[in-house]
Amino acid sequence: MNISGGFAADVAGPALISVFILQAGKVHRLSPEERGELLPNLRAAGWVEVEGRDAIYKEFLFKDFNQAFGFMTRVGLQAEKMDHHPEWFNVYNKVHVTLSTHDCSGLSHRDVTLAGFIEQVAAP
Ligand SMILES: C[C@H](O)[C@H](O)[C@H]1CNC2=NC(N)=NC(=O)C2=N1
Repeated sequence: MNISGGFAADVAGPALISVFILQAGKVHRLSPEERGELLPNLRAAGWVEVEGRDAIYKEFLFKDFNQAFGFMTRVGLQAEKMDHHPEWFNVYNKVHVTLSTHDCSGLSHRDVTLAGFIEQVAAP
């Protein structure tokens, strides 16, 4: 062990440790590897990639406004807890949802997490 921080610093080196510290708590755009792993599940659930923007989009259709607004209420409360808000559009029984992370100008794990929650709420 040395003054620069113990086992991990000895093995990985101070430069790598700095990178971890910089990324801790900071949201990053999904890497190509992460996209390859995560996007197929979202596509299978009906989400599409927005053209000209790093975001995902899905349209939901409900029986009536009550169902649509109930969905928006549940998603909205969860989004507020996550401090991660959807861009959305509602008329009567239609809700169009766009997810993207403004803090990193693109898709992040937060969008994938919120999309997963939305799927649970929308499931019949
Ligand atoms: C200050 C506040 O934490 C940020 O503006 C939050 C709020 N909600 C957000 N929602 C979304 N979708 N992306 C963000 O980057 C984001 N950032």
